[in-house]
Amino acid sequence: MRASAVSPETPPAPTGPPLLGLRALTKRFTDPAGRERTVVADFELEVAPGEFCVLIGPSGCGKSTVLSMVAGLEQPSAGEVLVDKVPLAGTDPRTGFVFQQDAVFPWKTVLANVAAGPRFRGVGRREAARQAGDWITRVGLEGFEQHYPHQLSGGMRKRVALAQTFVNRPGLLLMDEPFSALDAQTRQIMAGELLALWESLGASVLFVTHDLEEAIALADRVVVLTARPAAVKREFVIDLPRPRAPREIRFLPRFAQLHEEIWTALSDEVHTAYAQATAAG
Ligand SMILES: Nc1ncnc2c1ncn2[C@@H]1O[C@H](COP(=O)(O)OP(=O)(O)OP(=O)(O)O)[C@@H](O)[C@H]1O
Repeated sequence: MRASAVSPETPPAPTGPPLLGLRALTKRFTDPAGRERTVVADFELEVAPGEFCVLIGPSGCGKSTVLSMVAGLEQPSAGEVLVDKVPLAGTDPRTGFVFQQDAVFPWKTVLANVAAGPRFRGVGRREAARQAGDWITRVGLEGFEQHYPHQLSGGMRKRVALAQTFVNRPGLLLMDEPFSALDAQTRQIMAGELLALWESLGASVLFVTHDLEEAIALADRVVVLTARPAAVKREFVIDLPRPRAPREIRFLPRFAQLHEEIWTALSDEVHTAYAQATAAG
């Protein structure tokens, strides 16, 4: 029989959600006055395969900068990002993103928007449309395939963004305040829908927010960051049962307890960040 084309040295194709490691991750920027400012300092974090990890920190502390480095969109000044123990170089095809701003193409229909990822990866038109149709149904947008983004509500556009990301079956999902532009009720509904999708698909998640209730409702672990420069201050394991309904879980006594514990750690940093902003202004 013919020997396999894969040599023993060839690493096996990655399967399942990856282990994410951030090692002494540091980012410095030069401000308009030419001064160098450290925005992220010696950031250390490990996200287990399939874990839902939420970063919370005060406004302007450097959360988005951490996520941009994990996405491979921003180069670290020092330290490294490891995906399954391999240093990240550029963007990783296993990574999916959902950001605050809608990333939908306004000139494409819902179907074409969701099919864009598979098409880009070389999937044939018919198969891409089938996969897209499947995810459009899963996010509750059946019947809206031929609509354009401007014909949808903010929550519906967010569902398109989720379908657009999940259709690529990302092993690592990076989310930067994805629901912050939505009203409070839609936000809770979307959080529940995100959890259901994640629970059915499995992915390692790094989710950034400054909303503590959202953080606790979603996470396996909440990581509190310091005011700028961002570093890990404390971590809290969220031992609430799954599957979770974010709208209902808030009424559990354990939720209130966790909220108080985490807020105690977070509030000092919020005050420091406020003082920084006032001094800068
Ligand atoms: N490309 C850049 N050049 C210079 N400074 C930058 C750049 N990107 C971010 N910064 C600065 O880094 C700091 C952290 O920004 P970042 O967006 O990471 O914070 P954040 O915690 O995500 O904020 P928010 O919660 O308000 O979204 C800010 O002071 C910002 O002005």
